[in-house]
Amino acid sequence: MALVDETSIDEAGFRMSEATAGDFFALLKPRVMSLVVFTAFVGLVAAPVTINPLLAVIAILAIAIGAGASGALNMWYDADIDAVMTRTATRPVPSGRIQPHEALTFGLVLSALSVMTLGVLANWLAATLLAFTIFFYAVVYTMWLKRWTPQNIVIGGAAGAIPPVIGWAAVTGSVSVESIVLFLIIFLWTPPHFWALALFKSEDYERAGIPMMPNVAGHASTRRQIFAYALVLAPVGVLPWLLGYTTPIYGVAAVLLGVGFVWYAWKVLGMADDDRAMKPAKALFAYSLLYLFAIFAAYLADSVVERALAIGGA
Ligand code: HEM
Ligand SMILES: CC(C)=CCC/C(C)=C/CC/C(C)=C/COP(=O)(O)OP(=O)(O)O
Repeated sequence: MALVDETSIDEAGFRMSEATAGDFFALLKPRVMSLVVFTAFVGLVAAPVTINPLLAVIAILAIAIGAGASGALNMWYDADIDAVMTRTATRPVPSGRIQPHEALTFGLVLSALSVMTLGVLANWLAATLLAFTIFFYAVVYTMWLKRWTPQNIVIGGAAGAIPPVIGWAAVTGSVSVESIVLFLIIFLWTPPHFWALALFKSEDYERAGIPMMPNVAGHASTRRQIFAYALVLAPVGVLPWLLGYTTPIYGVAAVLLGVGFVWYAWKVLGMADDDRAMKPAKALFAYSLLYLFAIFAAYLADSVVERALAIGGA
């Protein structure tokens, strides 16, 4: 068998890579997906039902596999643009460690496995939502919106916002206003989260020819839009308390986190046009990750405490 770089040709003429397990793990975008799975977990635990622990573990595992599968499909399709961006050039497919057909097969098999597992062991509403989310990210966002419109992540962000709704549906078999409020928080959080990064990576996107907001509307307009989203996100983050879903403890945490978000976005708004270091944009990107983790952690803690008090008082 003749070796071609790090690959070999099998009988069917396909190039097979000599990728490591770590390369396949990287296809799942594990760091990003960890937060996706955490938000799904919070949706699942916050649902007002008695949860079978085994079902909960299986549901979270299925959502994690589905989320990872969508990451693999994204990396399969985006290999051409990932290859020309400094942030993504060393990913397994553009660097040649994994062949495109392997990434595609891996993504499709894991997608089917995750949806079937959730459908058979939890319910088909949750499974349909998971299938829709994978489709929305891998097809609607990746194959269509991303290369077409600067509103790509505003619309595509809906996919990243659905996981708490899936978690909730997995244990209740339904969608509720409460889970839709969690969806809204992530939906409004996504544009400032991503545009902060797109500001200091705009040369990458320029080179790849991707119409991200800073490249199309300019940095000043993107900074204003980031600030506008922050102003809407902060009060929406407090909504679960205002609607009576949580105790004031979550409410106070959400207010403080929201004020922080507006503060960091304000700093971005004030950035000079010739600011090359873009420290405020980098700080907002880092804070956005802390914000989403912390607000969902507060929601989780709140619902666990409320549940414990209800049991204690019963
Ligand atoms: C369309 C929506 C989104 C876009 C376009 C986007 C884009 C990005 C990009 C380009 C990065 C840098 C990744 C890298 O280091 O290579 C990133 C990082 C990250 N994103 Fe997002 N994101 C989106 C939604 C989300 C959602 C919904 C979550 C979780 C709920 C999330 C969580 C994260 C995390 C945890 C990181 C940091 C990863 C690390 O440590 O490197 N993102 N995002
Ligand atoms: C349950 C389930 C299926 C969840 C999927 C959640 C989801 C849609 C997450 C999106 C997160 C993300 C990394 C977007 C990156 O955009 P990009 O692909 O443009 O970023 P890149 O340049 O880093 O590839």
